[in-house]
Amino acid sequence: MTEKLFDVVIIGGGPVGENVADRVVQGGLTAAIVEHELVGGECSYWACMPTKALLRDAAALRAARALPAAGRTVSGDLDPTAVLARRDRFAANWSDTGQVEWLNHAGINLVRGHGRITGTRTVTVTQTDGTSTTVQARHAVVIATGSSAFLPPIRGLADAAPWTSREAAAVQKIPARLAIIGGGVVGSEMATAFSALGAQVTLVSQTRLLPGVESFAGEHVTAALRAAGVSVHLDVEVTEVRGDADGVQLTLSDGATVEADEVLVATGRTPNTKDLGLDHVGLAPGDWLRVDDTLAVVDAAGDPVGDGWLYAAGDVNKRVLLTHHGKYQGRALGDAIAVRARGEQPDLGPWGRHAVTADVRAATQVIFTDPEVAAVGLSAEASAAAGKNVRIVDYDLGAVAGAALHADDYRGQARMVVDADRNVLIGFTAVGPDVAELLHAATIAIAGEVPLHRLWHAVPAYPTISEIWLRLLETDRPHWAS
Ligand SMILES: Cc1cc2nc3c(=O)[nH]c(=O)nc-3n(C[C@H](O)[C@H](O)[C@H](O)COP(=O)(O)OP(=O)(O)OC[C@H]3O[C@@H](n4cnc5c(N)ncnc54)[C@H](O)[C@@H]3O)c2cc1C
Ligand SMILES: NC(=O)c1ccc[n+]([C@@H]2O[C@H](COP(=O)([O-])OP(=O)(O)OC[C@H]3O[C@@H](n4cnc5c(N)ncnc54)[C@H](O)[C@@H]3O)[C@@H](O)[C@H]2O)c1
Repeated sequence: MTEKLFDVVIIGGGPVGENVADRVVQGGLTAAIVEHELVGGECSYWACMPTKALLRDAAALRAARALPAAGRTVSGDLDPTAVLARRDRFAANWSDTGQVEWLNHAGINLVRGHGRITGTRTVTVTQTDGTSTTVQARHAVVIATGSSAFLPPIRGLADAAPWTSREAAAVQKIPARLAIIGGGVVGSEMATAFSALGAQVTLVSQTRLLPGVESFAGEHVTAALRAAGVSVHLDVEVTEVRGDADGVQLTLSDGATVEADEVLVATGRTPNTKDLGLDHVGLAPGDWLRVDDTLAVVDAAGDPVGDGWLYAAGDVNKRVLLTHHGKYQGRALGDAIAVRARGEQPDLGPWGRHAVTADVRAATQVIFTDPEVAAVGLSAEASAAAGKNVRIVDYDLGAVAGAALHADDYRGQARMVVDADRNVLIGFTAVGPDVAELLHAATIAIAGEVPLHRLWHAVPAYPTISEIWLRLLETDRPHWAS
């Protein structure tokens, strides 16, 4: 068995592991990434990039069709072959050559194989030929192994060869009929994409659509999916799935049945911790990893494992299951590990240089459905659950001149959630065509804790959709203008 020694060992070479490694190397340490599949992880090959490539052509087509003259110049349907070919490029044809070159360039070592913790600061990596390498860390081991699709225990489902998000993202032939179980982010985005690519889509959700964001956002997306011909069943469970050579049949709790060629399961994620050697550090295999504010892995009592040498970042710690937040954790953690290795203390106070405050106070997400949803910070529901004293300010996006100009019959809504005690923004959600780029203004206002009376001086250009800020602030002005 070969033995290797590095300052930091990272298990998992997804976007988060790459960022941790990059920052510790920039901090003057040596780092090794252990990866058993493709360097770049889920996001690059089966999640963010390929799914957004599946959605993008349809979004451009809708934008053109929302204008009378431009709409007349586009005719016919999307060519799925061309869409899939562009998707292939964005998935780098499922080759990690480019990402491995980046690791080399960044001075990061790669150890291919499956990593398991086998002792204090020790990871054993097993290669496909059965040989193994022991990789020892001087300072820290970081778990960045991500998550996989969760398959709910629905009768018959596992035997019906269901698709997960991986099969949907890497699809080679658009099925004539697609059934989707789950009305969260994956279910809603894939219903948008496959419907636009010509499939007859049926979506079954046990809740309202997009339960993680403001309810008005899910209502706009539900209406648009139905208008596009998607059959949307809300507040209904799938009780049984049967598969045979002709396709699949779903039985629903309201007695209805759904026939399809393929069934996509989009019911959340499960952590990649089953075969990670967690028993060597007294943790249960298969569980999400609990971390403290420094991203150190903690046990059931909340105490760091060992003397605090084990960290977890990205999906696997369940803080925010999004690439950009995992990468943010990776940057903060990588810098903190380098600072500690120099014998200094990291800056971990709220909004400190090594803290991940935005995970809790300013988590951002764009959902690339038709229409788009952009959200940051707390929703009205979440702020009520947290016992905050808030004001909820709503405005019809379609009534903003820039939006009306952007597309005929523009429909959308925006909401700001204001901390009524401090008169600062703590949440923002918008739904409507092309709202994604509105989000960063809200994110800056929340992270900067900009008082509303000062935000009022950020004058949005006329006639842009950003004038929603003028409208929201003017609506709320009686509460803070003296
Ligand atoms: C369909 C879909 C679409 C998405 N779209 C978006 C989006 O648009 N924007 C967004 O921000 N987020 C999106 N996400 C979420 C995003 O994909 C994840 O948040 C992100 O991939 C998490 O990164 P990670 O590095 O923590 O984990 P991963 O990307 O899962 O990477 C973990 C890596 O660890 C490796 N690994 C696991 N166990 C071991 C082991 N024992 N030994 C060695 N290697 C191991 C895996 O092979 C993998 O390469 C989407 C998710 C899905 C499912
Ligand atoms: N644009 C983006 O940022 C983007 C896109 C896709 C995925 N993601 C991330 O990937 C992760 C996974 O997405 P997801 O959509 O799988 O999870 P999710 O948590 O967004 O939604 C899962 C849905 O499945 C439902 N569900 C759970 N068990 C069920 C059952 N037995 N039967 C029917 N429905 C059931 C839940 O009620 C929920 O609505 C999310 O955290 C998401 O943020 C992000």
